[in-house]
Amino acid sequence: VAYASSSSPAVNTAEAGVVVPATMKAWAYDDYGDASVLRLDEAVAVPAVGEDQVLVRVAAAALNPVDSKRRAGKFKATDSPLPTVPGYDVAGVVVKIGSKVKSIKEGDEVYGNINEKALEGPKQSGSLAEYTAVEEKLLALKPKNLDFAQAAGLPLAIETAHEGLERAGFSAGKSILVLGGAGGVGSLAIQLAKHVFGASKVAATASTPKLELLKSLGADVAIDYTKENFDEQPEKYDVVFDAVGNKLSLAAERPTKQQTPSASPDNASSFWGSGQGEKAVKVVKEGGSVVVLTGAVTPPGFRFVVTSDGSVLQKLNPYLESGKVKPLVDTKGPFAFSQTVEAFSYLETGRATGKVIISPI
Ligand SMILES: NC(=O)C1=CN([C@@H]2O[C@H](COP(=O)(O)OP(=O)(O)OC[C@H]3O[C@@H](n4cnc5c(N)ncnc54)[C@H](OP(=O)(O)O)[C@@H]3O)[C@@H](O)[C@H]2O)C=CC1
Ligand SMILES: CC[C@H]1OC(C)=C(O)C1=O
Repeated sequence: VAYASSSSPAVNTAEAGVVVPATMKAWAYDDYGDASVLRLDEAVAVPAVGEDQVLVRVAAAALNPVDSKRRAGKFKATDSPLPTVPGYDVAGVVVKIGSKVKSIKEGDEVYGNINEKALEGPKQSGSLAEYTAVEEKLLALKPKNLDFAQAAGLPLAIETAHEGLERAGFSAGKSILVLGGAGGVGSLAIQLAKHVFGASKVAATASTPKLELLKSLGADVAIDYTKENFDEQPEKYDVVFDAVGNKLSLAAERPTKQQTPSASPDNASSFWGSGQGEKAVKVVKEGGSVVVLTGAVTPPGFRFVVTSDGSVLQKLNPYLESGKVKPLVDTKGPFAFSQTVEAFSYLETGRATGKVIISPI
C-alpha cells in the first residue's frame, strides 16, 4: 500500500553503505475503530525523506493513549488520510538524511516524538514500522545509558510533563499534586517536578499496589485513591497536574465513573481515569493552576496539547544520563512487534505502569 508522503518521492537507494529497502513491515489500519482494525502489512512503502527529515530504522516504539484515540476516530477532522501507520514515539538509528539536515548524521542513535502537533495532521506513516521519516528538529541523540526500549517510552510523555509544568509556571520551592502518578505522563511529572524543577513537596495519587513506586520516583506523599479522596484532604498545592485524563470509550458513551473511596481500579479499568480536573480546583492554592491534559477544564485549570520538540529532550538528557530522571517501562513489556494488538489492548485497560513499549521492531 502506498502512503502519501509530505515530500517529493525519493528513490530509496543505497547511500554510504546503508541499503534502504523500498518496502517495509508496519502495523496499519484502513478504517477507524478498536484495536481489531489493526493489521500487520508486510509491504508498506518506506516513507520518503524530506529535505529537513531523517529516515530512522526503528528499534523501539512506545504506545500512547493518543494512538488509541486517533484510531478510534476522535481526531478524524484534523487527522492525516487513511490508511494510517500509528505510533508517535520512536527510538532507532538514522539510515538516511535529507539535504538540509545539519546536526544529525547517518548512524546516530536518536529518539523523539515524530508529530510536532499531536492532533494536527499527525504523520500518516508512524513509528510502528521498520522505518519512519521525521524532522531533525523533533529528535535528540539517545541518552547513552538508556537502551532503545527505555528511550522510546520518553518523548511524548516527558514533553507533556515538561510542557505542563512550564505552562503552569512551576518553579523551585513550589508544591504539586500529581493525579495519576503511575502513568506514563504522571511518573515523569513527579520526577521532573522533584528532580528538575526543585519542588518543595510532591504528592501523587495511584492505587494501593503502586504507592511505593510513587515514593521511589520522588513523591513525598503517596495518596491511595481507592481509599481516600484527594479533594477531601486539607492540604492545598501551588499546582495540581491531572495526568489521569479522561476515559477512552470506543463503545457507546458510558456514564462518567464518579471516583469514590470504595472504588477499585478495576471499576475504572476501561477508563483513563474520569477527568479529575473539576475536583482538582478544590485543592489548588489561590493564584495556583491546574494542568489538564484532556476533558473538561474550569479556571484556574488550563488544557494544552503537547508539542514535540527535540530541544526539550536535549535539555533533559543530562538528567536522564545522570539517572536523576528514569524512564518507567511497564514490566508486561517490551512487547514483540507481532504482539502490538495485545499491547494496545493492555494500554487501553488504563492500568499501565509507565510506558507500553514495542521492541524489537
Ligand atoms: N493533552 C496532551 O497533549 C496529552 C494528553 N494525554 C492524556 O493524558 C492521559 C494520561 O496519559 P498517560 O499517562 O499516557 O496514560 P497511561 O495509560 O500511562 O495511564 C495509566 C495510569 O493511570 C493511572 N490511573 C488511572 N485512573 C486513575 C485515577 N483515577 N487516579 C489515579 N491514577 C489513575 C493508573 O494507575 P492505577 O492502576 O493505580 O489506577 C495507570 O498507572 C490520557 O488521557 C492521555 O490521552 C497524554 C499525553 C499528552
Ligand atoms: C485532547 C488531548 C489529546 O492530545 C493527546 C496527545 C492526548 O493523549 C489527548 O487526549
